Amino acid sequence: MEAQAINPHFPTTLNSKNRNFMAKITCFPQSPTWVSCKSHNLSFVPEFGTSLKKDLSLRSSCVVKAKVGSDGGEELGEGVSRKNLAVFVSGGGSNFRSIHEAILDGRINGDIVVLVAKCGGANYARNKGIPVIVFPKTKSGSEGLSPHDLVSALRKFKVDNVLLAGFLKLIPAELIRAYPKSILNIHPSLLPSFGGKGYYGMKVHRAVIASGVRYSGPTIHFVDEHYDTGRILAQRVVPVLVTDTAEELAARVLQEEHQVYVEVAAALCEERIIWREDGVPLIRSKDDPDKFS
Ligand SMILES: Nc1nc2c(c(=O)[nH]1)N[C@@H](CN(C=O)c1ccc(C(=O)N[C@@H](CCC(=O)O)C(=O)O)cc1)CN2
Ligand SMILES: NCC(=O)N[C@@H]1O[C@H](COP(=O)([O-])[O-])[C@@H](O)[C@H]1O
Repeated sequence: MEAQAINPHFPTTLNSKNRNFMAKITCFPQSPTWVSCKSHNLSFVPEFGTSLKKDLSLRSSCVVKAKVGSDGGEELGEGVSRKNLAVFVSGGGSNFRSIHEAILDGRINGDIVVLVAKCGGANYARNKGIPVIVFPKTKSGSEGLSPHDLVSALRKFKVDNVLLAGFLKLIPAELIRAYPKSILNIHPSLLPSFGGKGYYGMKVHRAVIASGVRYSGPTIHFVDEHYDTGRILAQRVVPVLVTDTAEELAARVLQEEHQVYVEVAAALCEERIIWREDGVPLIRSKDDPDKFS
């Protein structure tokens, strides 16, 4: 049975941001069905919004998600705005590039509005027209922003979330206060093991191999004032082979990093991250709103 549309609200104009619209309908079928709308060249996937309260009761109404036109517009939840992201890098920036590529092909509902780099490099960003700012100040002091100026700059770019991707300096408390529960970092080991000051890059993988552990993998966590002690949001596991060099392990972990950071960035930009009552952050499944990981 097709869902019945009630008081659908179609925006009269679709601007570059508002490539989606929401129409509240009362879905009769208990399982989502496809609803099409030829007049607006739309295809619907009615979903039941769920509350996260104990009883996980379904709201009486459901929200129709629609992809408008053929420009690959994102499917958004009710009232989810497109997110402005700042990415912080120090090194090669492969995680930055994989996130940007996922944005370009429509898998992340956000935009990288500024790249923050430890040094001026960042040629990829410049080639893609992404503004680059240097933080922290360089030793000579000739380049780079102070923490206060960095926060001001991120506000000017209307940044919603910060993603650290191989950034090797301590994020100042000033920035953490300005962006509570909004800064993520990716670390190349299964935290809390092999994390903290001194644990970065190949040093991490060398320590992992020397320890004899049989598994490693990336961790994505929220950033607090200390290195690698923030709330863990996501992890992926890879085997540590007895013959592994640090470089071979690093390459295996990095491959997983590129996938998991894109998945987490997508969840972040679709507002599918929720906080359990004990303070543990969870990611709500895109396909089943009653499933979390
Ligand atoms: N406030 C926070 N800042 C940062 C965090 C964090 O969790 N909280 N994560 C790091 C990234 N990181 C691990 O994931 C990390 C990076 C660097 C170091 C480290 O020991 N750095 C050296 C300096 C290295 C250099 O300048 O080349 C040091 O501080 O002595 C540890 C962990 C990003 N920032
Ligand atoms: N403790 C921080 C740390 O070691 N981060 C690690 O630096 C590499 C950066 O790669 P990339 O610049 O190619 O994304 C990644 O492996 C990341 O996990």
